[in-house]
Formats: sequence, structure tokens, C-alpha cells
Amino acid sequence: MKVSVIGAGSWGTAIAHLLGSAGNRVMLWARKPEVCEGINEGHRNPRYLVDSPISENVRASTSHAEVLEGAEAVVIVTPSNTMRETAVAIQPFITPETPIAICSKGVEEGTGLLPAEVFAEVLGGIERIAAMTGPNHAEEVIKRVPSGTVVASQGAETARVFQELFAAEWFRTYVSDDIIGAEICAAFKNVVAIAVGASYGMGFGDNTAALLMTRGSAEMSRLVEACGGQAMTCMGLAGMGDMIVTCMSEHSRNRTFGHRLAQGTTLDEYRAETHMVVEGAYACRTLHTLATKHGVDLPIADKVRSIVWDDVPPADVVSELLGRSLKPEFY
Ligand SMILES: NC(=O)C1=CN([C@@H]2O[C@H](COP(=O)(O)OP(=O)(O)OC[C@H]3O[C@@H](n4cnc5c(N)ncnc54)[C@H](O)[C@@H]3O)[C@@H](O)[C@H]2O)C=CC1
Ligand SMILES: O=C(CO)COP(=O)(O)O
Repeated sequence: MKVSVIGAGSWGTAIAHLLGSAGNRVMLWARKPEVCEGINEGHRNPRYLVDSPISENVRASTSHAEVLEGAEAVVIVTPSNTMRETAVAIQPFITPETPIAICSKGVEEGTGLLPAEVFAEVLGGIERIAAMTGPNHAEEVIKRVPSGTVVASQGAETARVFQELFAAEWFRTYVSDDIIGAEICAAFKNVVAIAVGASYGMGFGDNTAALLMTRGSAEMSRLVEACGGQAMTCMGLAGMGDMIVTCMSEHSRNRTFGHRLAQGTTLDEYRAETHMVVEGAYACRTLHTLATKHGVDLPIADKVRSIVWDDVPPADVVSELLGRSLKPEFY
């Protein structure tokens, strides 16, 4: 199959390698010419996952026209704040039927739209769009560490196409019809990982991390249901699976950022140190837009937002969260 992967950061590079290793002809779109040169001439990405060789079936270009020519499937792996510009950029080069899998995790600023909703708004055809999400750190997937993911789409055929495309002996793929739930979970778990990182950064323990992850999941499922998704999705790979890996893994940028926040580092300072995207820093704000629209209370996510964007010290929110009125666990 001829597959076009848009975005050559860590995850785009790992996905291109996964697809190329299975014998697909992969064209990878990168912003920087030196990334294309490294991949085409040395089969390595010089900026991301630099130690991992990339399949010789992967070629890279900075031209959307070249990357998308003859594409039978498109995979989107650019940061979530580029969803609309990416959809507009690929529009001239794909057909109205081309299946699109989105691997980016976030919510659009201002509109509160999910990535698939942005693509459907620009390109039409929600049924040919899927979200691929789960506990999948690029650093491990590229090394064939056994992993699993979920491909969610309102189009059963689209989900099946990508389920088969992404499957490998070490990479197990499941399908779901709940793309809303999958995309909300993908954005939400990053915010909880910031809270967990901050909690460890303040010297708290595993009990606190488990409390944040569990009550964070309760918030997440309230929002999923209010937006028309299925609460059960929060129990699956897109929900609980990704929540666990992002909150507990040494690879997690969101957890690491949370840890640094607790030590006094600001978002601007952290951004200056890394060329990697920290989606949760934006999701705590954009999820708030979505939650307000649907009248859902997100206590943990809102505290993360106040720490990241209003410079509230993490220690100040602890007593506020612990001092909320007592209530039944499920209501
Ligand atoms: N790293 C991982 O293990 C995973 C990442 N994701 C998601 O995939 C998406 C991409 O993340 P990573 O590959 O980790 O990013 P990264 O931080 O490794 O690299 C960022 C990439 O985005 C590109 N980029 C930055 N600004 C851009 C713009 N304005 N237009 C187009 N491209 C731009 C950069 O050139 C680079 O290729 C994110 O939404 C992330 O949450 C999902 C699953 C796993
Ligand atoms: O989404 C991801 C893993 O599934 C990447 O985000 P983190 O690096 O914060 O874990």
C-alpha cells in the first residue's frame, strides 16, 4: 500500500518505520530539509529517535504534493494545534474518499473541536476518518516492544482498514466506533499526567498518583459521556491504558513537565529547553472550553490549568482539591 505520513516527530517517525517494515511504500512529510536528508540518505531521523534505524521503505519530503501523490491512506501525526492548517494543506492532494487516521492528541483552541471534527469540517466525510490512540510511546514502538492500540471511527470500513494497516506481530490493534470518546481520552490523559508529575515533584507518593489517575478518569468519563461518547472507552486502551503509560512512564513528556512545574519551572522555560510538544499544557485550557460548553465540572484539569497558565503554585491547589465537599464515589 502507498501510505503518506504527515509529521516526522517521534511518533510520525515510529509509525512510518512500523508501516515501512510491513512492506508498505511510505512517504513521510517533514518540515525540515535536514530531516528528509537524514531519512533518505542515512535511514535515520537526525532530530527524533536518533539512534533508531528507519525502514528503507520510508522516503521523506517537505512537499505535500510529493508525499501525497497516489496516497491510498493518510496518517496525521503533527501537533494538535496544527490540525486545521494540516487539513487545509493536504486538501488539494487527496480524494474525497482517501482514508485518514489521526494520531495527534488534543482539542482545538477556541472552538473546542476534536481533531477528527476539525478534519471533517475542512475535508468532509467523518466516516473516512479514524483516530489511532493508546499507550504507545514512540521510543518503545520503534524498538518493537509489545504494545496495543485502538483505531476508532464512525466508519466500520475505515477502522478495519487501519486496524490491518497498523497491525504487526508486536503491535496489536483493536477497533472501536467511539471516536469522540477515544479523542477526548487522548487529550485528557496528558493533563492528568501533568498533575501526577507535579504530585511526585512535590514529594507525594504512589497513593497520590493513583488517586489523581482514578479521579482524573472519573472526570474524563463525565466529559466523554456529555460529549456523546461512551464511558466504557475510558476503561480501554485509549483511556485507562494511555492514562497508565503517560502517568507512569519515564518517556512521558507530560509527566516530566508536571514534575518540573512543581520545581518552579514555567511553561515558557520548559518550552525553551525542548523541541518536543507537551500537549497537556494546551489541553488543560482547550478541554476547559469543551467542558464549559457541556456544563461538566473538571476539578483536577482546572487546577492544572491554573498552575500552567495562571502561575498558581502547585502546593496551593492541594488543599483545595482535598478539601472539596465529600460525596459518593460514583454519582
Ligand atoms: N511521542 C509519542 O510517543 C506519541 C505522540 N503522540 C501524539 O502525536 C503528535 C505528535 O507528537 P510527537 O511526534 O511526539 O511530536 P514531537 O514533539 O516528537 O515532534 C513534533 C513534530 O511536530 C512538528 N511540528 C511542529 N510545529 C509544526 C507545525 N506548525 N506544523 C507542522 N508540524 C509541526 C515538528 O517538526 C516535529 O516533527 C502529538 O499530538 C502527540 O500527542 C501520540 C502517541 C504517542
Ligand atoms: O501520547 C503519548 C503516549 O501515548 C505521549 O505523551 P507523553 O510523552 O506525555 O506520554
